[in-house]
Amino acid sequence: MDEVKQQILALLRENIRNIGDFPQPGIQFKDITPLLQNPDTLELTSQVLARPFRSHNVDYVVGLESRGFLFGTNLAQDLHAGFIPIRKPGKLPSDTLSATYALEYGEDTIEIHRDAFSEGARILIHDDLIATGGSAAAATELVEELGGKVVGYSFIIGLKELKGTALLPAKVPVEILLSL
Ligand SMILES: O=P(O)(O)OC[C@H]1O[C@H](OP(=O)(O)OP(=O)(O)O)[C@H](O)[C@@H]1O
Ligand SMILES: Nc1ncnc2[nH]cnc12
Repeated sequence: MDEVKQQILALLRENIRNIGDFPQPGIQFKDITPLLQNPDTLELTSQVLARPFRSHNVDYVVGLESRGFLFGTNLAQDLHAGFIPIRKPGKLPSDTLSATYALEYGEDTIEIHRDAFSEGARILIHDDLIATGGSAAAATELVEELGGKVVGYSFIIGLKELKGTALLPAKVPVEILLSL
């Protein structure tokens, strides 16, 4: 890795804090609010996220509610792609497709608009963090069921111990800025 990238990653790492026992005992919560608060890391993060996907002809960035929205639209703008939200149940106003999956803490359902993109669209799935990989795998299911092609995954943080990338298709590139 080049020196500039190492310095950027060190800066990002310094602006992510660990909160113990949130939202429940035993969970070490990775809080990215300082990353958003600092104008330098706010600007840098989306640039560094976009870099590996500049030549992937991404049509849409699909961002997962809610923290996947924070950098997702900047990332889409940087790649000159559209942005599509995947939301928690009952939030999207038009006809939706749903998937239910297990979380590091609890269970969740996510939804996407059925008319969000046309068949064959090239999709980059983005979230702030990959833990068990359940959310990203469920997002993949939704995109593929609607005829989209997942061309990459983009996360700011990956929780190494949980090996979430094992749930993602082996041949699709996964970019994780910081493995914690
Ligand atoms: O890899 P996984 O085990 O699926 O976990 C990762 C997901 O969990 C968190 O979201 P959360 O459901 O806490 O919602 P939030 O973004 O609205 O806080 C995080 O932002 C990811 O979306
Ligand atoms: N440990 C963690 N910190 C922040 N977000 C999470 N989502 C799932 N696990 C998480």
